[in-house]
Amino acid sequence: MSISPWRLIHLALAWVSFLFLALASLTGIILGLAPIDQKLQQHNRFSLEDISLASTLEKLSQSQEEVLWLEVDNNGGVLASVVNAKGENQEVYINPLTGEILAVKEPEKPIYLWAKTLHRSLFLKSTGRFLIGLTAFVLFFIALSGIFLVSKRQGGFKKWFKPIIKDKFYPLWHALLGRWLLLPILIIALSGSYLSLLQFNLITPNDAKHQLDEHEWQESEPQKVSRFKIFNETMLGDLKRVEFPFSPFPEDYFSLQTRTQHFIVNQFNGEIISAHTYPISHVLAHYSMILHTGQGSWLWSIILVLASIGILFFIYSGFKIMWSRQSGKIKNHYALKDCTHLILVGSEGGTTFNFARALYAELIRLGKRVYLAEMNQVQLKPKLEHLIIMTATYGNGEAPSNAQKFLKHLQKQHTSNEIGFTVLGFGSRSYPHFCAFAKEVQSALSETNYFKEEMPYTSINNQSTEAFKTWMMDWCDRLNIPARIPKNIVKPRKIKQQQLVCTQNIKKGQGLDASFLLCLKPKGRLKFKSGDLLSIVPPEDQRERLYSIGKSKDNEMLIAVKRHEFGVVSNWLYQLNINNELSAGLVKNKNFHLPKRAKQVIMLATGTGVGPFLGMLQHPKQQVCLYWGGRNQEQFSPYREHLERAQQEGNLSTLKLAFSRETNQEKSYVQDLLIKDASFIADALKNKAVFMICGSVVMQEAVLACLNKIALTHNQKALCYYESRKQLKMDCY
Ligand SMILES: Cc1cc2nc3c(=O)[nH]c(=O)nc-3n(C[C@H](O)[C@H](O)[C@H](O)COP(=O)(O)O)c2cc1C
Repeated sequence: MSISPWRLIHLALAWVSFLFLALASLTGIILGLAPIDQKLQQHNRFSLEDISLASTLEKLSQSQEEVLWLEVDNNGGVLASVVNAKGENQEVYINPLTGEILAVKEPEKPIYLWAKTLHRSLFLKSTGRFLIGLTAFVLFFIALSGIFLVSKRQGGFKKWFKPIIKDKFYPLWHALLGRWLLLPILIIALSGSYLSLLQFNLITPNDAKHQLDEHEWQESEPQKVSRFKIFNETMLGDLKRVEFPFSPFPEDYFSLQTRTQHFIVNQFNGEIISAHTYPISHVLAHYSMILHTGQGSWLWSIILVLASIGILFFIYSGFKIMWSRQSGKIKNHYALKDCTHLILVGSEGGTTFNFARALYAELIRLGKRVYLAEMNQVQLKPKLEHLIIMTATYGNGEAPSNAQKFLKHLQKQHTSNEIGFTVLGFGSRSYPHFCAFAKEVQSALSETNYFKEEMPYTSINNQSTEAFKTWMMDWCDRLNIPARIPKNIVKPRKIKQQQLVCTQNIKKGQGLDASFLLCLKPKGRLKFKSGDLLSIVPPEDQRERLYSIGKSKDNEMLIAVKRHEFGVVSNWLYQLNINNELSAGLVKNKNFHLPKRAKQVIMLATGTGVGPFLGMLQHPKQQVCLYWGGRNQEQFSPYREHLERAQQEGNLSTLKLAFSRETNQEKSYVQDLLIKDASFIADALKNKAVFMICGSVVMQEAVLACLNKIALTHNQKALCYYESRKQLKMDCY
């Protein structure tokens, strides 16, 4: 499957380095805990900005025989090497205000030592250090390419923190966590690379040498250290380390390191013999260490630990995503030149291939010469008669990467015979440019004289298998292909099963296509809302059916179902009697819950699409109007009682019905009702009303076109304007 350059870089680098990255992250998690551990030891609870070095040294020298050095560690602990009255040398944490010893410095815990060696060199000395350094470098480019991929997914850097539209678990969380963790990971990678370059002396922090004049070594009357001007001016908050002279000879001196400078100080009178400011490489080395280890800030340590856990998750989820894309690999039975049917697929995430393979398998079963390929590989051979394009849309209404060159390549293709074509768009209505690329392909093919449309352009929302099956059977019918409905296009999800008891089954019609209303009561405690979905997978075919549910006052599920002559589940549900039980899974569908803030809601439904609205009408906080379309009064009858009651209780202000097959009545559809009420609808759009659409995709297309027309004529705004303001909610199938 062809792949965009950024994704290729991201993937290739992750492939070559994932083992080292996993090791470095695991040990990074352990090491990231060390600064938090140290912070908990409470040696560092003093306000070092207000304590001078002179006062601490004075207090310390009163309680200790000798001081060899004193330093402030990265966690703010004041550490000194002292010789006590018994002549023992110890490294101790001290109270900088009193000079009192707080604790003897413990040797580093073995787990941290082990993790540090593994993290730095994999126990392989310089070879390991080189590999780890290289891994940090590679991580930098993985993070960088990740930043480009997330920004592309979001439609630009500016939309970085815009909500991420629902996707499958791994791609969704890969992008979601990536948004938050890519920056810390970039910092980890950069600081790690810099530290490695230092280790291999590829960067040398060229510390300037002190210029020491002979005459500065003159011995003078010794003064008390606490009187030294430089020690009085240096606060512990700015101190790194002070080393005491080895001997009382004049050529020995105090070495004082602050955060920015290094001083050589005369041991008798405290005068500065030499001073120099650290070069930038030294400062970078210092900050790289702090940023890479989290020393000194437990908050940053926590971020580092989270980023390391994140890297492990990215490795796992990245491979999961790659695996699902790989499953888009194509195996053809015939050579392209011998085929009469060509299925071209545009896909980024691999799911469109599942649908294409279902069609391919059925055509092969029926003995057709069919070839399946990616859109970028378009080639029109002389025997070709039918071209089927199945494509997703990505980014901001753009082509998936394996279809980006399709239109350009198509221009170079010529054929003498006429080819029938059909375009099937896969997309999501959550994006403003629904199936935009498929539509672009449709118009490009329509404009070419040697292509002839075999079936009108169709779009599929949210990978609906039901909509795909309808399209496929329709296309096969038109071409007189006796196809069977495909099974197992996508693997059924594993959803926790709930036991439900049938409390009512309202059947008004008797026909094989009658609609009915089921009331199901969960046996245990189950939280759900009107608009959520019930997933039923019958043992016969393992294919999931989703039903939109309403929630009644008594916490029961209301499900409107249409019987299908050969429908396994619909016929089984139809014969359910009171107290019969069934098990089904609950799928949350947040995008189709009743909006809390809207003052007015316009509900538009056909047939069984009214199901979730029956629940929403139990206690709405806003004014609600319902437009319903169906064949005839009989089809409406299971819902009549509920809706009339809602009207009487004041929960439904307007109910308008359209019948398409009622005897003695003119055909009428939901969109006809909308046209009649055009100015009311236009005002509702203007007044921020939310429109909720539930029912067939055919109705959805027609209703959206109608709403767009009303919006343009009355409000001079396209429907997408209101869509981007979240005034449209849809659940169609
Ligand atoms: C990052 C991203 C951007 C998308 N952009 C659009 C879009 O602009 N228009 C649209 O209709 N669908 C969009 N979709 C939805 C996909 O086209 C849809 O889920 C499709 O079924 C994915 O098929 P695939 O897995 O074969 O790539 C987008 C999905 C993602 C993850």
